[in-house]
Amino acid sequence: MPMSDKPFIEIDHVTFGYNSSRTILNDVSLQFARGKVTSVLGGSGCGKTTLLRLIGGVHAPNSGRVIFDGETVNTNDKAQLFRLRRRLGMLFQFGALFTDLTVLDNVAFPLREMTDLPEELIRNIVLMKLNAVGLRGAANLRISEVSGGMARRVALARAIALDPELIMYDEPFAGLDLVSMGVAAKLIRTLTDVTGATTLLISHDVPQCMAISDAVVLLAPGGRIVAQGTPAELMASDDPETRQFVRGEPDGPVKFHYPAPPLEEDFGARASA
Ligand SMILES: Nc1ncnc2c1ncn2[C@@H]1O[C@H](COP(=O)(O)OP(=O)(O)OP(=O)(O)O)[C@@H](O)[C@H]1O
Repeated sequence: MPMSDKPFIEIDHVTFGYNSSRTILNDVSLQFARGKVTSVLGGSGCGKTTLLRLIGGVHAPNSGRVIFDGETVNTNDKAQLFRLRRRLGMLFQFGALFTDLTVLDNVAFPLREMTDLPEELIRNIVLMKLNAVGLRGAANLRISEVSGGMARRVALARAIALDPELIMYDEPFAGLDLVSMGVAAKLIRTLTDVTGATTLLISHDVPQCMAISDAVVLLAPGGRIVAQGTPAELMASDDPETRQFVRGEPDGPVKFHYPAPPLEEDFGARASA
């Protein structure tokens, strides 16, 4: 198949646990298409962030392979990791910005760290990135002076500072109000379309992900893949587990209540009362 049809990221029969007593991902195989937005949805603790760490080469799988644009990621090969990470932009949960620095200095940070570009050029690149997220006018504000939604957009500008081919977003909508959430979602879509970057999104926010993704993967504990497909395919699914997830139905195969003893036992009421 031509190079452009090959997935940008391939997770090939990956099994991983942080320690030998518990497997987090069990024989997971996934593909992330080049230039597309793919969302990975799933409840807390099912291994979404772990998946991003494996792609970034933070941890090595116990078995299986992570393939980054045709190259198998080898966490022992520092030169390869440096090269691959240079092609990767990451937006962490809650931004992880330097609150005492200005918006401009935050976005300039990866450019100053990773390149030898002259300061004047860095400034121009930063202003272009800030323009893309609508914040050129806020360049000289400190992070402590901007709103949560603006801070998230600064983090976005920083994630795209080095023109990454792969952008990974960890919970980009967490803690945002609905309007800021919509703005962030639309931006992620636009940035993907404009830059052609492969975009990977992990989130709990089903509606936002459905609205902007080309493909969606539903993960369950153990990294079990419940369903994958286009948002329309998932919305139309008649599989009960998928329906419960994408429609946010409170009860279905995944129960609302964590298993508990009967109410009367916990509250001391007798069945005859
Ligand atoms: N560094 C670590 N060492 C040991 N266990 C970890 C580590 N990081 C995560 N875990 C465990 O691995 C499991 C999966 O965590 P992970 O963060 O990948 O889940 P997640 O799907 O991203 O969850 P959330 O949506 O809550 O962020 C969890 O049970 C977590 O406690």
